[in-house]
Amino acid sequence: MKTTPVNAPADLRRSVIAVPPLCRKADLSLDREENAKLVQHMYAGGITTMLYGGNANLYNIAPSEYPALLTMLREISPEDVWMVPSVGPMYGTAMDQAAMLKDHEFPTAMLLPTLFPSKPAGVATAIRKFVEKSGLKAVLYMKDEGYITPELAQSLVNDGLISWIKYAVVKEDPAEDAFLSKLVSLVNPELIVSGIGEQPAIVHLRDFGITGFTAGCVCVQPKLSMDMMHAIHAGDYAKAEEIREVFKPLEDLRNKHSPILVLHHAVALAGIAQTGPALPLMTELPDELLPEIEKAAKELLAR
Ligand SMILES: N[C@@H](CC=O)C(=O)O
Repeated sequence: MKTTPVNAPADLRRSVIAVPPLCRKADLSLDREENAKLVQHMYAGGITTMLYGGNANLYNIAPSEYPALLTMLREISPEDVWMVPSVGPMYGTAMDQAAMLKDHEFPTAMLLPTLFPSKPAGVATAIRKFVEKSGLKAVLYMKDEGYITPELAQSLVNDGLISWIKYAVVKEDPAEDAFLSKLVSLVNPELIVSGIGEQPAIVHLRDFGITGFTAGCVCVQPKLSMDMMHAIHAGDYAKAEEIREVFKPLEDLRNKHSPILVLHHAVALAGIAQTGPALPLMTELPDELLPEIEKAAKELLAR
């Protein structure tokens, strides 16, 4: 596992940042074997950065289970893979996890976002205290405009507390995004990645000059997502656009039913790894939705 400090933008450009689900056994304990299978599937497709966050449902992980998660990620990681765990979203959870991260060698960790109960200035304070306690720079996850302001993000970056920013504010038209325009005017775009999967990635990277992208569907079809990233970086937007279309059917189902849960089922139904039951407060999707997810996942995997 990569243990060296984050070197942006090179580290953010070398791989699509995969955001995988987390496999659990029937008793909800961590399934090391199935998680290792999923990691190997992504790695075989060229992925070398894996961010365990929302799709892994780390919002709901017990702090008592967190050290076992960190150990497992370390142990199942290929030598050259960069594993990024998440903390929070609540302040107290993040502070307890900050102490646990000190026993490991992860170069950075992401604070999961929540709008309730939080205020932008409080989020900035939480990041400062997390960095102070863990000794790690943080990944700032900007998922909603109300979570933290571009000005506060700038102050955190200027104070050397942020390794990179995951920008994931959903807009009907990603090209019309005054909030992102403001952010890139205040913060070096080399530190910012698009955080909403393949669909807005071309626009975010081409029109706003940001650096890389995170994705969930990449866990099913890593090679094509990597091809898309390389096409964008090479300025071959026609090729990138063609590939983006291939991801759309599964992404549309995610948007329709639940991004986290459709991906959770898709990885299992495509036969990549058994993701097992969903950890509460999530729950599995109804059986009647599974055939269309299976079809879309298998078709994407077969591309
Ligand atoms: N939310 C996006 C990227 C991950 O954060 C996805 O799941 O595709």
